[in-house]
Amino acid sequence: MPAAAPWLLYFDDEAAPAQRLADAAGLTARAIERHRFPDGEWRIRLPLDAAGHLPARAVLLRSLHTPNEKLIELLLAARTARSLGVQHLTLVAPYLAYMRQDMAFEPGQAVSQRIVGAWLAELFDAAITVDPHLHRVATLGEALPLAQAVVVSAAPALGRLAAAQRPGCVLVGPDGESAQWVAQAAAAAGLAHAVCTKERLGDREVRIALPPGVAVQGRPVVLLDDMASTGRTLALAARLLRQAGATSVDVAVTHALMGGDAWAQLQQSGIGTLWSTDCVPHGSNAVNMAPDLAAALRSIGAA
Ligand SMILES: O=P(O)(O)OC[C@H]1O[C@H](OP(=O)(O)OP(=O)(O)O)[C@H](O)[C@@H]1O
Repeated sequence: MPAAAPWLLYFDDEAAPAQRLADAAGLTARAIERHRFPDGEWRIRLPLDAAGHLPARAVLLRSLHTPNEKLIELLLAARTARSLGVQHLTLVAPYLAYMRQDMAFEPGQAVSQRIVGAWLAELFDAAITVDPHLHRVATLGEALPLAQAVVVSAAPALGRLAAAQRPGCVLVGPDGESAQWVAQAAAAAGLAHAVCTKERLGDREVRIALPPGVAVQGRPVVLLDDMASTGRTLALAARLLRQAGATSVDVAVTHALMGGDAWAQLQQSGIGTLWSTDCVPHGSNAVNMAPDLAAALRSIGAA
């Protein structure tokens, strides 16, 4: 009997991105139902085939912005999938949470990246994510110790978007870590690029310096980064670029986390348009990552 085709499992609040990925990867999308008990706990229910099982291979889609409850959902879903016959389980987490705390900055702090990464590695056989924030860690496999830990980058697509929307723009990254994404985006789109330096002083406070001699006078600039969270990094960078003579400053990010007053911060700093990928659902979504995620699934034999 031929092996059943893999399923794409998704939680019932993510039907639209799941269908996009299923279509791109040629998978059958099946929803995991969630029920919220009065005390706040979740009950989840996995879909089953006619014989009451799941296929031997499955993909579980969950973007891990606002992660705390989702990590519990993943635990319940992954363990249950195993008990129902899944032997190979791939996590597709377009946004991978808890990667920014990659060291103990003060004695006693949890190194969340390693702890959450190790926990996910116990639940899944393979994982795919987009532009994870690893900073002091060289590879995703160090943070998420799986034989198959695949990074997809949105940078080329964001670069092409910037070139189409703001022809002749300069791509600028706000800090050292963004250099990798800015370089990829600039190469893909044939744009000039530059990278600032940044010092983080607190959750909502950063210090940024433009690169010496940056040539933005009289030119449009597109700031490019992995994420906008409070928006403070991009807002400060935008102010400095306008002071340096940029004719316009727009923003392209992989992950539009956009918490609290982030949009107001961006607007007050003179930023025109925010473009983002659909890794995190947001009104700024302009890039569909499903084709790239599907290619990554195929590259590891998960689709
Ligand atoms: O919108 P915001 O609240 O400013 O956050 C977004 C910024 O934070 C992250 O870098 P971070 O400063 O955490 O880099 P680090 O790894 O050097 O701490 C990220 O790469 C953005 O640049």
